[in-house]
Amino acid sequence: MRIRIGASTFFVVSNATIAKEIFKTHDISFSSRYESGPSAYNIYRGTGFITGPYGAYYRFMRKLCATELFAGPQMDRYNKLREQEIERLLKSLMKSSREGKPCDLGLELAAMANNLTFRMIMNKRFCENNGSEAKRMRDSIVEIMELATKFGINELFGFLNKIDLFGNGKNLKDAMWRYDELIEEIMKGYEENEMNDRENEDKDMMDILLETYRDPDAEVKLTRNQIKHFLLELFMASVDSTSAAVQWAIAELINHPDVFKKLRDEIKSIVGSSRLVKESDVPKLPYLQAVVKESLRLHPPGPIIHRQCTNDCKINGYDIKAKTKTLINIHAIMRDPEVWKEPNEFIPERFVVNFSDQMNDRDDQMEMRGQDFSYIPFGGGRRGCSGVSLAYTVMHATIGAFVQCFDWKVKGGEKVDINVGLGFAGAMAIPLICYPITRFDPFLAYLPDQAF
Ligand code: HEM
Repeated sequence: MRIRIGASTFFVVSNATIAKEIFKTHDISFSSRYESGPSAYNIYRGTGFITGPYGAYYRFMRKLCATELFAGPQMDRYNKLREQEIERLLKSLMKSSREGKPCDLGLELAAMANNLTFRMIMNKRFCENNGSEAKRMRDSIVEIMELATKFGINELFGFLNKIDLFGNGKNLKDAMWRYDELIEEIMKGYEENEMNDRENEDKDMMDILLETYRDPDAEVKLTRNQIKHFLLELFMASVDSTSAAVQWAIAELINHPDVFKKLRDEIKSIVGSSRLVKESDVPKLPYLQAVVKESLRLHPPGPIIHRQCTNDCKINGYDIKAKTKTLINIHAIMRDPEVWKEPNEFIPERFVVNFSDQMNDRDDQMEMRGQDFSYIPFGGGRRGCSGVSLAYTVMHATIGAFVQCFDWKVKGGEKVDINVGLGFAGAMAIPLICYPITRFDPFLAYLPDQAF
């Protein structure tokens, strides 16, 4: 399907067969993105990694992310950080529980995900100032994202896009300069303390970025703006998506008490009643994995993927010209009634291997979905999400702990309203405000009569 918005024409993909052509058959032709949204007011315009074209700079940074942040040894290295941040979050929720106060789950989860991203990149800085810079970073990025969503269609694509009539462009630029000031201060702190000269094991991502920036023989010469833009994009890609994904899962669990109970029983049978569920328990918790998968199917943060075709090609018999902007509607693909039985229902069982009532008489749904591109919450091809293993790890550990430790009561009602709001991350329209009621406190010495 083609749609026109303002002066731009978009090629819109809403089924798995065509998604496969984009992500597999023509992967290389669709491996670029275009700068979407109010890019005219982006002070780092043209230096994007996530929003950038598929070229030498992109490939260099993707490799750096893979080796320094997401590879198996790095994931292991950051295990302690993840445990600490989840424990910090649980303690905050237990405090709300003791005081009988409601909590804004989205804010709590975003703070956790933000700390995690900050610590994976700049852990030394986090430890030195007790997380206060991470908080400033979050505030700055929230401000930028809120301002970026204020633009109307006409300001982005229509006749107003050159004249900033409502001042949205100026406000966005000012907010970006405030981010620039903060990140520059952090980078200077690293440079002044020469932290980056320490032994290899102590290096964090910021050390490596600055080292590459200074190295005249580096494979790719990084600029300061590229580093700043890269970090901004990484925070934007990781924090709100993870927070939204966990919130949606908890919302569905609250609305489906039978699923909630089944999951809690599974955790109890595998983990017991004396300790908190851990990342290493997850392979033995198939129902937890199924709950996470099903929630991502129904509520993918980032429901529309943006790509740009770099050369003329033929897709499903249609000629697609080079530079065509392409939108892949993964929300529609993962609810396609041709593929999914009861597509709008929350049924984690569909992801449990050997589930007797297999959909569409196919015995190998789990495998097939990877092949036929009907299950793509993290996109696909060479530009699929780099943080997928981290995202799954954090989701499993957080949702497992939430179900193990708390009962949840929704403020002002029995059920959670599951409408989608505005914004980049497919977040909930109405913030998830709820009362956590502690059922199991892993920070107390074990008491045999604890309810869990
Ligand atoms: C549940 C959480 C998350 C979801 C659902 C999600 C989903 C996505 C999607 C749909 C894309 C676009 C993929 C495409 O174009 O095919 C993407 C890109 C990306 N995501 Fe995630 N993401 C999540 C968490 C994270 C985290 C935690 C990180 C990093 C810490 C991350 C880093 C990235 C990056 C760097 C890209 C751009 C990849 C590239 O252009 O090569 N994401 N993500």
